[in-house]
Amino acid sequence: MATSLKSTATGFLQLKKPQNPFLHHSPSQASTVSVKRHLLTPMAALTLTPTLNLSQTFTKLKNQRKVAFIPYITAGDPDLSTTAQALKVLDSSGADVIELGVPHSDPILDGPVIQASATRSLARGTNFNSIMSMLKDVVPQLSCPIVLFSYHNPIIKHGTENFMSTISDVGVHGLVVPDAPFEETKSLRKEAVKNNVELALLTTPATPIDRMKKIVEASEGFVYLVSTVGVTGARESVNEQVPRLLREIREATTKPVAVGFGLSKPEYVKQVAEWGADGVIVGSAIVKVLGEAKSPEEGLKALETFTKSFTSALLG
Ligand SMILES: O=P(O)(O)OC[C@@H](O)[C@@H](O)c1c[nH]c2ccccc12
Repeated sequence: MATSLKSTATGFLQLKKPQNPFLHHSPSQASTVSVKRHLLTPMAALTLTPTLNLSQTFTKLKNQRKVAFIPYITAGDPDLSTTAQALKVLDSSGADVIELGVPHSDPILDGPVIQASATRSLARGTNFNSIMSMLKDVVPQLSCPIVLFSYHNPIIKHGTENFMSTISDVGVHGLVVPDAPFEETKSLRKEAVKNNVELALLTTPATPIDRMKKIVEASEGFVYLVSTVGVTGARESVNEQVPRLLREIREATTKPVAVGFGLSKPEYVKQVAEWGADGVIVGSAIVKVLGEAKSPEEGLKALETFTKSFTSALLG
């Protein structure tokens, strides 16, 4: 991954060297050199990319005793320029990591809200390349890392190697591929490591314990605990098995755990945070607010208010 720059309080920029993917650095261990901002070319000064990857973000939040708020949106819904603005709105409204979905024509794990958002996006002609050029432009303007979400088939079609180096080049820090069975994640993991992309793996209430242990062992960045079986979308309550599932994962790993699926209300994320999750992921509820608004402008306004209702629930 390209060397990235970060502003410091002292007006210096920190140049962070690309990291050895086999070592888990904490942010304070990252090797940095300070450079005066005026010594940089105008181009370099413009590319202030977020420097913390997923693990580092979770470490930072843990030290601050905070739970990561991770909103999900579908790229290109209703169009890519709105997505670009939505990423900035989410970033400035308190998102700690943003999960950005690549729309797919056959989103088998998604409920009606995210299915409809993928349909809207594809109808506007969104494709992988257009998402990448939007990200290339926007990622340097964000302070939080992006975890890309994609079904497995488009990655295979693209070529795993090529896919991974492309997302890394535009500054994506992590990847979630929900329908890749654990056994098939081997080549994804290999290419992810090569390109400094953290591949977060998923475990569900239906995952047998032995398999869950292998999954958490191989997961990078965080472990995605799917709170309930079925497809994405709002639920009437949070599955009460979540505390037990969290306990079982904690016994197997010290990696951060983010819980997602069905967390459609601020009180649900608060509950999951109280149960001890390191992060909460909210998709359908956010996608609905943004995608079903009368206009993109109204959607972005509503997105800001809605996001803040979740981030303040996590603080309170
Ligand atoms: O939409 P929900 O129920 O809030 O769930 C999170 C989710 O949207 C996001 O992580 C996601 C979108 N599509 C998925 C498919 C599988 C697993 C996870 C996802």
